[in-house]
Amino acid sequence: MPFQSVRFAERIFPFTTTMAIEVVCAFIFKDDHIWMGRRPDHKHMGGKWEFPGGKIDDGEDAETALKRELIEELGIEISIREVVAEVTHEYPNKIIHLRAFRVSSKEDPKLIEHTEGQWIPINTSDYLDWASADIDLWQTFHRARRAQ
Ligand SMILES: Nc1nc2c([nH]c(=O)n2[C@@H]2O[C@H](COP(=O)(O)OP(=O)(O)OP(=O)(O)O)[C@@H](O)[C@H]2O)c(=O)[nH]1
Repeated sequence: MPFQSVRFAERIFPFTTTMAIEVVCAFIFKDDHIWMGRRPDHKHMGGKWEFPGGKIDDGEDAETALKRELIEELGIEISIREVVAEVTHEYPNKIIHLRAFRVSSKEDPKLIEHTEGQWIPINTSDYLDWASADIDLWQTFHRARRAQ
């Protein structure tokens, strides 16, 4: 099914479509730490910690979507490096395909949409209150690092 039709199906049948929603997020590193934000309460996974990013809009590519989301959410311009991990994760009402890019920025993230932000140690395994897809993503990222 073409990508645009997938997004159409998602709007018409939000709870029944089994197509994965394409989501991109950023791993922003600083001194062996990585930035995470707490999602607003009213959104899916409200109050959970996530990597900043969002859905790819119709007609966008992944990099354009990620740059747009980080300006909207953190008020920063980024340079995008490589994909560092990706997972397909099934929530009770949706399936997402979540792709993480290593990014860099000269600016510090600002709290525009997130209710809190923190730099977490890169080796953390303390997943309290993380969105569950992010736990998968983080473990996938670390498995790949160990295999290098
Ligand atoms: N941005 C982001 N979304 C994530 C992560 N982990 C995760 O499960 N998600 C889920 O991916 C979906 C898309 O994220 P989003 O709500 O931030 O996307 P968006 O800004 O485009 O949404 P909106 O246009 O509905 O406001 C949500 O269901 C969210 O719960 C993550 O680390 N970052």
